[in-house]
Amino acid sequence: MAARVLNVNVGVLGHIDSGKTALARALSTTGSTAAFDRAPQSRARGITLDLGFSCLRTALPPQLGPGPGELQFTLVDCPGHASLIRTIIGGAQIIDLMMLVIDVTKGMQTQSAECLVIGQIACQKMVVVLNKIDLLPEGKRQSAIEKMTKKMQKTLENTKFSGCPVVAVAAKPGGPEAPESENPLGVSELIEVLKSQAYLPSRDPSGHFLMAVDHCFSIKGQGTVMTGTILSGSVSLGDSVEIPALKVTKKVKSMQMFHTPVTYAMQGDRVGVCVTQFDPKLLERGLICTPDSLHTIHAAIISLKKIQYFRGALQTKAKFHITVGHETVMGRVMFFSPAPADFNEEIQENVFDFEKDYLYQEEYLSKDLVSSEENKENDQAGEVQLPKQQWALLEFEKPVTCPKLCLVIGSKLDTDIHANTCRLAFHGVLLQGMEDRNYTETFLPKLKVYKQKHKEGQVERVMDDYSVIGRSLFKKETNIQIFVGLKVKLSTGEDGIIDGGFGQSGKFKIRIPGWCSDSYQEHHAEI
Ligand SMILES: Nc1nc2c(ncn2[C@@H]2O[C@H](COP(=O)(O)OP(=O)(O)OP(=O)(O)O)[C@@H](O)[C@H]2O)c(=O)[nH]1
Ligand SMILES: [Mg+2]
Repeated sequence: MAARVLNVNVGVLGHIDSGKTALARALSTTGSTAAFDRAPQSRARGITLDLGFSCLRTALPPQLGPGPGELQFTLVDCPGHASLIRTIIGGAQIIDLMMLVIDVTKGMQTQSAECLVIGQIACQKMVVVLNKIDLLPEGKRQSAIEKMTKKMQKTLENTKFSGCPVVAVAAKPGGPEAPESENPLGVSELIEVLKSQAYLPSRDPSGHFLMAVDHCFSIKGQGTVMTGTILSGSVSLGDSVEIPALKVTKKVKSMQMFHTPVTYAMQGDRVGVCVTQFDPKLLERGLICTPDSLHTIHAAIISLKKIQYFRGALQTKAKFHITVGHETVMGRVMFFSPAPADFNEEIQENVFDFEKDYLYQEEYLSKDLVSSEENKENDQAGEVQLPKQQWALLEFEKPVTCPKLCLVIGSKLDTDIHANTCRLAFHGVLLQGMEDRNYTETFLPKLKVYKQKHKEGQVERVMDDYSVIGRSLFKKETNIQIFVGLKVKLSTGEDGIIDGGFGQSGKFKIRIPGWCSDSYQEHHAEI
């Protein structure tokens, strides 16, 4: 029986120049065509511009079940440059475990923080790698490493990566001038730590085939090869796959995994799929899938959470860069929350209930909004509470093709990249896409989002022990029936309910359960 190869995708993320590519090269036994900054533009600019893939094979560690078998780490070397964050987000969605590479002489830098945020959103486990330890003077090296290790653990203590391993290495001692023969430091320890962190990712071959293509090239006489990572489902020789960006469907002629021919591949695998010839320049990167399994949408409803490091406000009607699946487009947002009565409702994962009423919000409700001045007294009175779940309507400037229930990240990427601030604003899950370009007529009427209006009227007189008559809240021609059941608050603190109209001049009846009219004085009712 061929030895089992378990593939674990390891992301290499970090600030620009922290040594990600040098580390990927020092760890790898095989590099793919796009690895190690081989692309001419990368060479010219001396930075990584696109995802680089390479792999390292090692013996299966005991926690991953009985042998025989091998563990394959597919290293996904991400760019570090601030302007390439869309590529970093795309890379982070295909990894099971991430290495956050830190230049030990600099510590956390702006993009280190953004990579940490992306990691918290997109993957389960992390190893911090303190690189360039050769730049620390020998005598102080150990104490400097311990100091930076403590600093990193402090940074991570309130994140899901709290307590994760921190490993000190020098991926390329002596830097660019050093000879290739110079041995890296700490790499074998790092491999042992990666093996200890490796876990059986939940691979599920069922469902639609979906693959994130990161590289595309032609082979004369064979066809066009698309290399990438399978995000869901599986693919076999002879299957038809759709390339939505080109609106074509092609047959799979052959497949390879790291230069080894295969007939089948499934979620989590990195694979090269060869189909009949098409111009590879038409598809630098993108998605391929089971025919008709993706949708192209003009708007969407998402559930979302604000990213705590984002300093700006999340204002309704504001524009954000919206990364949906693997595409980033501009979009306008409208935030809304549960109606007050549902504020405490449990979170419903991955579903949106169109039967419910929702409350329009000028701004995403967050702690910093609550602690702003005008809410201070309410907050102290413990009156202000935040709902467990909030949503947003996203309206895209151009349609996006994406899977259902995919990850969504909202960012302010036009923020000055030299400002030391997190540009990632919110993240969430796409719950409902709108494929019809006329969604405003055909779809939005189903969405019951109401603006809370505040109006004041007068209590005119008592009717009996449980009801009073109100006035100056409605015009005489208003159909008061539509307000029956709404609550009113008397200035004396009682809660009343509108019971219906009274006479023809816009007056109305308020029922006050459990009220006794002798406390009645001249008051007013606020709705
Ligand atoms: N002294 C020293 N220099 C290193 C080490 N690792 C990388 N470098 C140097 O740091 C510079 C950046 O290395 P890269 O591996 O390209 O860094 P990167 O994080 O991939 O950079 P981007 O992909 O552009 O974000 C190069 O000049 C490397 O030679 C190290 O361990 N020690
Ligand atoms: Mg690089």
